[in-house]
Amino acid sequence: MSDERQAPRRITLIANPVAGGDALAKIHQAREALAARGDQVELRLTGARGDAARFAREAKSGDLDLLVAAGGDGTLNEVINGLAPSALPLAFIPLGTTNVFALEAGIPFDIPGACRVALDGVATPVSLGLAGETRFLLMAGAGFDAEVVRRVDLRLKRRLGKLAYVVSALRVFFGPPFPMIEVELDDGSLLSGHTVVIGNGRLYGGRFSLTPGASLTDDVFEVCLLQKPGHWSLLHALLRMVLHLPLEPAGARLFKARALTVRGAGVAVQIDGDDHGELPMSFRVVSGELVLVMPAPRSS
Ligand SMILES: Nc1ncnc2c1ncn2[C@@H]1O[C@H](COP(=O)(O)OP(=O)(O)OP(=O)(O)O)[C@@H](O)[C@H]1O
Repeated sequence: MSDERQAPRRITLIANPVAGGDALAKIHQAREALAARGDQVELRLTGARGDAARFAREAKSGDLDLLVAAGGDGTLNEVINGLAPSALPLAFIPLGTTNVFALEAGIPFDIPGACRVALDGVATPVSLGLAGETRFLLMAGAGFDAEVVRRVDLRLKRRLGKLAYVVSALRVFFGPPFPMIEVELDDGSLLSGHTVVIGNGRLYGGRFSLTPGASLTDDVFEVCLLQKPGHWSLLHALLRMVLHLPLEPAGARLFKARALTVRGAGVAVQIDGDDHGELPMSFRVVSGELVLVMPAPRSS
């Protein structure tokens, strides 16, 4: 946001000191960078799951000009769930393991760069997804990908970062076959498959994209449903994803939807890369509930 006023802005920085392994030094660097122009910065460090959402709820009822979340996509998701619906602009400093939102939005991975975007970026209304009653920004998934998230060893994640997901993916891949799930669209039509990714944003698991037609600024999901059962089809789809090729030849169906219900007993659900229980669950897009600070478009 461009700062045309003389008065110092009131900023709260909610930060996860264990994001990406150890982020404390970077958090203090961010606090200094955010305060460098004389703005008032209050730092709130999370101590456990749930703190970020609580701090965001408290910040919302205060008299702030800007809220900044620093951590991984999990911390961002918590802050959004504490904050929305709100018109208070939310900026983000990526310190996590994968940082899909920062990749999607083009937020720099260095602290000075991310803080510049937080202070000078463009306040942009975005849409959110609802998974049951919980909001998500990037994506929700059920089936193979959510089972990988559910089974990831968190201690291994602290040590190995993204590689912990590869270890989990191999375990799930060589485990029992995945049950089929049923997707009901809002016109009542039914589709079946074994894994579904509901994209509010374009990117997935890094720079990969299962929902290339999704955008954070429109009010519709793009949905990728892997329909063809069997390990070879799944391997085919994963290879095409890694090679940035369209997934339809591997038995995927892509479509747009504003609301859908997914059923499948015991099948895992993830939102924004974190475990979120099991099916059945309803998903829908909501708009007008969140304003994110994005990098200013480059003038050509
Ligand atoms: N002090 C803390 N100790 C342990 N866990 C925490 C702490 N603060 C936050 N958490 C929880 O850790 C989880 C993951 O954090 P976060 O998303 O910031 O980083 P990450 O897991 O390294 O990155 P990513 O989400 O990109 O995988 C969040 O769900 C959050 O609730």
